[in-house]
This record gives sequence, C-alpha cells and structure tokens, in this order.
Amino acid sequence: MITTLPRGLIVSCQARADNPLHGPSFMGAMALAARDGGAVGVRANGPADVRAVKAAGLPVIGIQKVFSETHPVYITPDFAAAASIVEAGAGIVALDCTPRARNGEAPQILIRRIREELGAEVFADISTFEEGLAAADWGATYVATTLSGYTEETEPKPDHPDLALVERLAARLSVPVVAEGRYNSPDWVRQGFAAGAHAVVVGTMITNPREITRAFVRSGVPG
Ligand SMILES: CC(=O)N[C@H](C=O)[C@@H](O)[C@H](O)[C@H](O)COP(=O)(O)O
Repeated sequence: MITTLPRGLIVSCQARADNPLHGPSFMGAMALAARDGGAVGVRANGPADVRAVKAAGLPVIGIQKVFSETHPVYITPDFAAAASIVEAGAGIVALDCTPRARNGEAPQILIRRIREELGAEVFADISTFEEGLAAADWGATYVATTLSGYTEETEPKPDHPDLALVERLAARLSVPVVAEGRYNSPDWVRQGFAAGAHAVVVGTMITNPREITRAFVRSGVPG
C-alpha cells in the first residue's frame, strides 16, 4: 500500500493552554524548525495549529483533543473532530483506537468514515498489541504505540518507551508501525527504528521547553 508518511522522524508540535508556547504562531515556528532539522512529518492538535504547521510543507498528522469529565477518550473522539482537522488541511487523522468509553462513534466506524468520507489516512493510537491488530483489521493506515502507558491496562507508565510493543506489532502487521510515546533521546529513537518502526514520533523532548527545563533541573541542579 502506498502511504504518505515517509520513513523518518516525526515531530509532535503541541502546547496546551497553560503552556507559554500555546498557540499557532509558536507551533508553526516549531514545525519550521523541525523541518529544517530533518523531520519528515509533523503531529499537531486542533484546526488552528494544523493550519499553522502546514506552512512547513510536511505531511501533517492532525488530532483534535476533546477532554471530557465522563469519558477517558480524548484524542479525536468523534467524526466532527476528525472532519475539523481535515478541513484545516491534515491529510492524516490520528485517533484513539482503544476500546475505552467515548463520547462519539466506535473506532471501527470512525476509521471507515475518515477514509471514505474525508479521504484522509488514519493513524491509530493504541496501547496494546491486541488493539493494534484490531485497528489494522478495521483499515487503519498506520498503527502507533502512542497510548502505551496511558490506559488502565498499561499503567503504571514507565520512563522509557514501549519498544517491545513496536517489535511485536512490526513483526505481525503489514501496515506501517509508528513508535510514539517517551522517545526522549536520540538513542531511544534509534532503538525504535531497530525494533521495526516505520517512523518515530518525538514530542516533549523537542517541542516542550518547559518539560526539557524540568528534566535538566531534576538531573541535579542545586537549589
Ligand atoms: C498520551 C498522549 O496524550 N499523547 C499525546 C498525543 O498526541 C501527546 O501529548 C504526546 O506529547 C505525543 O504522543 C508525543 O509523545 P512524547 O511527548 O512522549 O514524545
């Protein structure tokens, strides 16, 4: 199958409302910096940021985070969320494909509708091997380990990425497997590719200076 996401490093450019770098102008600049540094794709949250990161000219994996008091699923939980980011220019839609409760359509319905009605590729964020197999079966274009460590089944979250999950999925699936979640150093990224990843997504350690600063401070800065 021909897919639009090349092999290589993808940079997630996201900053929540409480982050000093929140907003499309900062995220757009992050995407340009990522492109100049050699990234082959960008992941971004919400229509405004998707529009801004498009300027880097790289494939965009768009998500729409919608937080709810009652449902744990927040990454592109329904069709309207998916449509809004495709409308903003994302060619690839990432969504939570775990079986957890959501305020929206079931993942198998969303995958089909995003491909057929929006003409976009689907990037399935999963947390376990079984969820990855199911998402590929339902027609996901890519399967990514994004949610490993973030669901009840996979908690507590370790400090390191889930390389074993990448390895198992890559050995079984014919769709590209993407490594995402806590790839916090170039060495972890190298190991992600060695485990069989088609691409590796790095967020925090490239685009979140507040967290990067915290990591330095925690490493033994006195005071
Ligand atoms: C679990 C969840 O909501 N992950 C989010 C998905 O969009 C982002 O907050 C992460 O930053 C992204 O997955 C990249 O991972 P890391 O920042 O660890 O490199």
